Amino acid sequence: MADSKKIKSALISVFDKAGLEPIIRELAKNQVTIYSTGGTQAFIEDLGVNVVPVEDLTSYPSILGGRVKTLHPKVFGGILNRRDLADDQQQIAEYEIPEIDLVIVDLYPFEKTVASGADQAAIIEKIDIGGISLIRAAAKNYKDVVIIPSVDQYSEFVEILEKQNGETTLEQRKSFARDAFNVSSHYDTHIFRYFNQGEKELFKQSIQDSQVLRYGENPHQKGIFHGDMGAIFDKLHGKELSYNNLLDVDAAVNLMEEFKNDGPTFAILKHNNACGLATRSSIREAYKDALAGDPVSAFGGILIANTKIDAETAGDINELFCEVVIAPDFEEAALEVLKSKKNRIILRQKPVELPARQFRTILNGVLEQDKDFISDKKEDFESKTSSVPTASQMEDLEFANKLVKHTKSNTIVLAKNKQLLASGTGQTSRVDALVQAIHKAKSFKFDLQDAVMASDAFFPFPDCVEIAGNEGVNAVVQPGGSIKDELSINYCNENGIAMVFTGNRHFKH
Ligand SMILES: NC(=O)c1ncn([C@@H]2O[C@H](COP(=O)(O)O)[C@@H](O)[C@H]2O)c1NC=O
Repeated sequence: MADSKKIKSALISVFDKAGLEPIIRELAKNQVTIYSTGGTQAFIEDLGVNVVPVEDLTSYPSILGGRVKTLHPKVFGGILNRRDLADDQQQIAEYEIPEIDLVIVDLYPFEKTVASGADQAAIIEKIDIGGISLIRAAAKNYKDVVIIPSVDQYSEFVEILEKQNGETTLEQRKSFARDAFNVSSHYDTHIFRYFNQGEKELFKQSIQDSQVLRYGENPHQKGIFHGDMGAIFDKLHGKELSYNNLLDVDAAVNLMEEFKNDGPTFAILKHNNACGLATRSSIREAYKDALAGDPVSAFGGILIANTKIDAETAGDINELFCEVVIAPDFEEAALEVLKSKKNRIILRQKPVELPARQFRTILNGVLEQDKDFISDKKEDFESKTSSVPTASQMEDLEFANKLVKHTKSNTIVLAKNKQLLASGTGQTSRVDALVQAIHKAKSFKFDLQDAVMASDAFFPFPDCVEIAGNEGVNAVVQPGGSIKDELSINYCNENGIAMVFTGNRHFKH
């Protein structure tokens, strides 16, 4: 190949020595001169392969506890000289700088050290200086030099060495250089984030895992998920998650987080909103009553439970066509039943915390905010009417208010006996949301007498309490805060409806 180059010399300096042996063996087979740093040198010597200590090149020992070992013109001159530039060649001859054709580096594990909870001094020592400089230098000079910037490139590189007798093409060297700048930019992003601790409002994220999806929201849109699903779920069965599945899974997991300390709770979601939700004494009952909320919308839905799914519940679920089933665990027999549908996606959710910040693109930038962490408790509800909710109404108000927070605005949730009767979702007016909810509840033959109503934001006028009161709703939870709150309160007082304020608006757009 015209642009192939034979590797004649290499500098190897790796923190983690695992996986290095096959490369060393290939390089030895090709009579490559190997330069190396302390620990790596010892590892190579133990393999019985000749290695030149980098100190022989630099005529300096490793100093300052290893902070300076490869940072030397003889090393960087050997990497950065342009093989086709006469001036560079004249200078490296003058200063007796040997050429270095290959650099293999594995950086100090900065991210892992931070995650381990190590103290600041230990973390600072894990900021690699020499290694990152070697990576940048070799990647910059990819026309002449091969850079292997992490263990992730080892197997590809060994294959090239074997197949191409120790030669690499320009295209291969450029591809490794791209990987190198990915490694170095990811590394520096994490160092920045450690130093910044959110003080400077800069958007700097680096996510290494990504998954190309079948398509985006629609088949003509390309879709990619940047993240690591494996950190949150064990995927036990089923087809690839789609873009829309992922949005629903996100909505489902965040909704169920709200019920993690409650009794057995089951939710069914469609288009990011719950169409069924119930808390019962068993997960099977919870599933049945969640499904009863809207058995029509449940078709093709995303199902989530807050407790282990047993075989009987799985048998019931199996009668429904659903895309995804999520639970903290499944009985073996339940899995067997659920796996009977080839495409059904089964996710076992791991007990890990989700990130505290949310991002979304808008216009030519990114919006960032804290997650809505406020989970209103019934003990904190402020009663605003002469009639106060009964104990069971309080339970229902808390239940409905948890759901309202996870439903698209404007929304109204109607609930009774810890079961979602119906909601109005994503409406441009609150009255529309209520009318939609009433219509839906009635269409599934729910009796709204003694139901409760939750609203994600205040009522600007008393119209909602009037309409709901006429249907039999007799307890209401809302944030409050309208200049016309009194009108809604007065209506409730005149009609024996209990109303409580949370003080917290829960818009979700
Ligand atoms: N300071 C330097 O000149 C330097 N040169 C290479 N390193 C790092 O030293 C590590 C390898 O050290 P050893 O071969 O001694 O185990 C690698 O992670 C490499 O990225 C250095 N250490 C940190 O900056």
